[in-house]
Amino acid sequence: MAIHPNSSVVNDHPTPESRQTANPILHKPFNARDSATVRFTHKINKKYGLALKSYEQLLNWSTTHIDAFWSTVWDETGIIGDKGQHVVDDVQPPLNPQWFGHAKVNWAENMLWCRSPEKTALIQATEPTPDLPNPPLKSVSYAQLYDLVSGVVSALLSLGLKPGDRVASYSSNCIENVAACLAATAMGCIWVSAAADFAPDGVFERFQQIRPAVIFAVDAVVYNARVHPHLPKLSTLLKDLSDRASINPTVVIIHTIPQPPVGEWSANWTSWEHFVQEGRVRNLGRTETGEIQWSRQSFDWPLWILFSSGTTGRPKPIVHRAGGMLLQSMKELSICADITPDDVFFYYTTTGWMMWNFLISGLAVGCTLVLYDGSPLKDPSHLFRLVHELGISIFGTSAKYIDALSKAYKPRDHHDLSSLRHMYSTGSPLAPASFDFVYQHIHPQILLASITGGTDICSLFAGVSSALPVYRGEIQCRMLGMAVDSFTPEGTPSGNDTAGELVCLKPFPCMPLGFWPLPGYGPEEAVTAAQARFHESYFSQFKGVWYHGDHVLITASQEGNGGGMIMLGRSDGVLNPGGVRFGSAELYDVIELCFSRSTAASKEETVVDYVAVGQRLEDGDERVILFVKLHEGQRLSSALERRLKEELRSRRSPRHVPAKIIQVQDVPYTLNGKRVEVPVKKIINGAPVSSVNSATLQNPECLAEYSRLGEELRV
Ligand SMILES: CC(=O)CC(=O)O
Repeated sequence: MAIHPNSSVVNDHPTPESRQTANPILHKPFNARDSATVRFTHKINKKYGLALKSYEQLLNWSTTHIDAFWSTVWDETGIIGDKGQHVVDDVQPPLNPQWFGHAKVNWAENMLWCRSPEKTALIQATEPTPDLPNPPLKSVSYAQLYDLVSGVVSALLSLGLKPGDRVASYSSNCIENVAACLAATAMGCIWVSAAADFAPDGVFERFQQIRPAVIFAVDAVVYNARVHPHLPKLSTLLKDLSDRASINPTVVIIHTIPQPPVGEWSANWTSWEHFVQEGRVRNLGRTETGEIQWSRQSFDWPLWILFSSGTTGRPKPIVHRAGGMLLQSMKELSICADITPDDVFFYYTTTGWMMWNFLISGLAVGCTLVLYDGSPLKDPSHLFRLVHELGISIFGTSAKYIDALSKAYKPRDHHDLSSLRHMYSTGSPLAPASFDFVYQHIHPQILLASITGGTDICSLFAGVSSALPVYRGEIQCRMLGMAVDSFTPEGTPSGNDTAGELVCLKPFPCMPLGFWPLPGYGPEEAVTAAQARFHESYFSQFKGVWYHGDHVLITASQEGNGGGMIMLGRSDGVLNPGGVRFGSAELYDVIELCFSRSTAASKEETVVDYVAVGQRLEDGDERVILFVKLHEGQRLSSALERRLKEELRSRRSPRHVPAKIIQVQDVPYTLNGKRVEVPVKKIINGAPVSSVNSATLQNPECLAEYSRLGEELRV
């Protein structure tokens, strides 16, 4: 299999002149002058007596006048709440300033401003199965969603929940899950979600850290045309939470299939219907006029916790602020992407990926959202039938999906896709050939935006603008208000058309509050450790700027876009196959549990040491290679390889199964005993052994073997 050029070769990227041929324009805005961005620019010009003319000028102004910019975003997008006078103090990262220090706001209130019984808020679609070849669509209007949320708020209040308590979900992408999130956040609780396809061990690692008071879970999920019971996984999780962490949450079960499996139901669980009904009867959390009693809190109030797994330790519990999420999504969706209440917005995502949060923030625009549970590709025509049937205008997905689709199906030959306006892709870099496929075989005129940001900011650093053209293979622009640049390893700007590290030079309102536990939510040592880990993750690489861990190239400005962006992969040891990001630690834990010297069944089944890295592929995706060291004289048998894969699949997920498992003589370590992944990754992707600083390693001689294996893997 051919390999994507490694990052040292990427410096040979086309010059701005040659890029005119290499990266032609594939889409131009129909009426840029009427775009939300241009209307916003006029407002800024008028308010501040400026004459900004291009996106580039607006971007520069927005990142040098962050207080004026974000204050105007609040006003122009009609945020509901009290804004107050303060916006942000003039400090640099790593100081994480307070934003809108006098504001009072509630995220869910802003999601449910539309109360219309005529306007559809959510449509839930499911993958067909042989038993249900035409699964019925479920939908709720904004009025019905409001009513549902109000019932859940009352039920949660009757359990005694209060602001700051955690409410978790281990669910599929359904209407009830959105309502539960809105209800929890309406009353100031903190939302935490794990996708139903996560194995219980992984969910335990997450929920153990945040100690939820309530868990919403589905009874089954549909994937690959099959119904998979979910209650056994839930039972394992609950047992672990109770036995190992003394956590005994209230459990609410959402029925997703007509006949729930018998025999697994615990008497302690409540059904969703009963829970909501009880809530309605109690009628708590309503004002005298029948309004939901929104818990308006500070702008920096914790909204939800997202997990990102790194190379070491447990998954990082990233806490996002309510006001920051709100303001950022309003800017992204209403101003930059120009999504309006007339749009029908779909994103293919599980509930454990930040794109779910991105999608449901679309409620604040008042448009219709489409939720989907199932495989997107088992029947590749299914999602495009939905596009036609539901009039989907904004279609979000991953680069991996577009690549796989291009090998299987040509949607335009079979469907009327005239409703489509935008298509978004994320998770991994969108290969130039995928741009061609979308324009040739999906729609010739849509805005195709490759977007990037991630769990750490639960939003975008670079992505979409309806006012700008799309260049083949490039992200359109850096997002307004985000002072994104690329740095050399020495911490200086790398300049245009040269690869570097993605950094953000100025504070932004969706910068996370920190890692859990926040001060006041846990013992002092745990809070201090979380703060140190947060600092280490984002601010230790370069002084005074946010380091994101993505290797990127910012192109020279064209047509006033201020420079597009090309993603070159992760800079650290985080694995990202098919756009699903996880830490190598998630693989290592399973190896330790089942194959270590103390846990393996026999010497033949023992993995003495290991290291997992991502290898870049030609299409911009990456595959995971797991290197294992065995006892002297042992050979990696197919039986051991199969067992490793089985354990990783069942204890983690199918996505955690490495593409290759290869035996090595040794695994490199730093002088202070840390297993090193980044040098192995570099070498596997083609960098010479001499590019690694061998003085920092205990056993640099072992790298030669990785170099040889890398050559073989790249053939
Ligand atoms: C927007 C993103 O960057 C999504 C992701 O890849 O996690």
